[in-house]
Amino acid sequence: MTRDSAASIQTRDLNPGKSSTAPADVATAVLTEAEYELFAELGRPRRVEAGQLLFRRGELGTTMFVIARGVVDLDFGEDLVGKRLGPSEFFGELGLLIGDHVRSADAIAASDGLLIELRHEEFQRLVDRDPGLISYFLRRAILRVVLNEQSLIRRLRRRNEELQSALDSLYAATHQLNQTEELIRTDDLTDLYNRRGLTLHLQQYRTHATPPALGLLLVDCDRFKQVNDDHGHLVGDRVLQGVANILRSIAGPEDLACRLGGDEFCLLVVTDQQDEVMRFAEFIVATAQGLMQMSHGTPLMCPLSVGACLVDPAKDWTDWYARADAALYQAKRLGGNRVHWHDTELTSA
Ligand SMILES: Nc1nc2c(ncn2[C@@H]2O[C@H](COP(=O)(O)OP(=O)(O)OP(=O)(O)O)[C@@H](O)[C@H]2O)c(=O)[nH]1
Repeated sequence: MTRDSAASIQTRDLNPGKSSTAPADVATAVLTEAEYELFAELGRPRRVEAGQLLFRRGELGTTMFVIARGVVDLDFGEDLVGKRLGPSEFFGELGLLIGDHVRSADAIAASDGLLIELRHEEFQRLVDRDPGLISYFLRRAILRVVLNEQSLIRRLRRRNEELQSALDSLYAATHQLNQTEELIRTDDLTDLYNRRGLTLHLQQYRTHATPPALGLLLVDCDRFKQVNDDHGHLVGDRVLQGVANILRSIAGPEDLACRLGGDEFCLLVVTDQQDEVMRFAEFIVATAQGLMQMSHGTPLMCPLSVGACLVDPAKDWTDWYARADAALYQAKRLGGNRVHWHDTELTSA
């Protein structure tokens, strides 16, 4: 044994209030007098300096330490609560009992001090020297490991519950956000896309490497003001909802039906065929006519005018709208209740 002999480690800082015969508290790492004396006698003294690393989490350990003087910090990592141990307390006991045990914490000297180091190979000597004492120490050490495990499991379970509830809040917030986004791009009265929805749809359209060819139908109610004036706003609202239903019923999954505002609607259809666009347009006008014939007294519908065209994917909405609006203007000028095709070639538009 070195200068730090058994005699010098007997001069440890005693734990106040601890009787030499009292059994140790299983929940703490404080040794009884008898245990301390046995470990001091068979272990090797080791001086440590403040800040010195004794072992790292994850390393294999084969030693147990008892603190004779000073303090040692155990850091279990992440957000687990660390421990500060003082005189007569032990740590790293599984290294002594099992040998090659993976350390669950970093152990760092928090002050200059003196430790007693006991290696796995010395375990048998300890047992031979005082089997009763070591058996009691073993029971305590195992109980302490179990208590630590249980407290860890409780903490992890609590953490898990917190994470689960954070996840639930996140799902709820995402759901709310989706609903809000839906509301922002939807027209209240008709549930069709509104202008904001159209803008978002066009932004999405522009992200395609090769945007598909589109037909545009601009749909406007004829003399709609008269419906409001003669039958009131609620009836007018029902008529606008009727127009929306016609557009919704013919729009495919890639198409977009939108209320631009007031009594003006549009339908964007994915096609490069004039015939197909015209079929959509004529169906809209004819369906409105059919609904008007079914109205008795209170109108279900009013006549509709449609301006139709194919659009140039390379140009913007303003250009597309101008073409369809010019056609719509002609439809209105000819008395409404009809479709007019924008007959200028796309290339010369
Ligand atoms: N009921 C109802 N009326 C609306 C709504 N939004 C706009 N309007 C009315 O729609 C009418 C549109 O009038 P105009 O733009 O003159 O259209 P119009 O009467 O159809 O005339 P033409 O298009 O030339 O045939 C206005 O009287 C608006 O007050 C709405 O949400 N509900």
